Amino acid sequence: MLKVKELNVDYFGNHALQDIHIDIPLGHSIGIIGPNGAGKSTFLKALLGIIKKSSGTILVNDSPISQSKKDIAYVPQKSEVDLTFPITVRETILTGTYPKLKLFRRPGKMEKEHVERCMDMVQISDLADKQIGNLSGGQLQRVFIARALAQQADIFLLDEPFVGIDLMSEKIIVQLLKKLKKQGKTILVVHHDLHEVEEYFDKVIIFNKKLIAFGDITTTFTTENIKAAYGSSLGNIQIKGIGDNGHHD
Ligand SMILES: Nc1ncnc2c1ncn2[C@@H]1O[C@H](COP(=O)(O)OP(=O)(O)OP(=O)(O)O)[C@@H](O)[C@H]1O
Repeated sequence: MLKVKELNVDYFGNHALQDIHIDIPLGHSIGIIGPNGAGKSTFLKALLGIIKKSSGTILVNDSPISQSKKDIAYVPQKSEVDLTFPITVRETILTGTYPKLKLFRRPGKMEKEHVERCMDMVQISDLADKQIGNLSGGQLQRVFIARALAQQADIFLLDEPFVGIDLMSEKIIVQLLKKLKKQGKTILVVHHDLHEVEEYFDKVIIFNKKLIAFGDITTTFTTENIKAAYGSSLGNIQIKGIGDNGHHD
């Protein structure tokens, strides 16, 4: 279980997340949705411990999440990565193996072979020697996913992985996430396109600074909850598979 208790995050006195209390069972694929500025990225960063919480406790199987750092892989938004850094695809993915290396060890044959397998899983082996600045959006996202795979993590946190990528890359990533879930991994994905939520995830977290709802897609991804989070910013959008009564068609 991933337990988040009384989580508050403020940026210069402005609440980004308020009193979040949520118990997330492990082994699920979970979409995190909410309007712009709802605190979705902040939530992932709080889990990772890369931003300062105002208050709160985050536990993985009843131990502080800081003890599970090596087992948590993070795929940031593309805008947060310095693409001018001179590094190839293969080298980037190899850095995914670093958290689990013993002290003062360099990646060896085993890690290097694993990197080749990770590239193969997202079909980027032919790009291995390219600089990361020379890739398309979809190729780049597959590199980040391969880097996360290289870490052999149990929990995957992905921030908007489908933004600005081609259809083929999206399909490859979706299939891979489904496979990881079948292997018992926990996957949390910040996602902004409401139409794909039902297809991609089995649970959903709906935020708007506060937690609006969390649970199975069938009971939680309802018009009522979505309207509670998005308010008028939702406009007249129709959610596929969900009727006006807030229940699935
Ligand atoms: N480093 C920061 N400094 C100050 N304010 C920040 C910082 N990062 C985020 N915020 C603010 O905190 C709030 C939540 O931001 P966050 O990026 O977590 O939202 P989000 O739901 O991921 O939004 P989006 O869908 O637009 O990416 C927003 O009001 C944002 O402007």
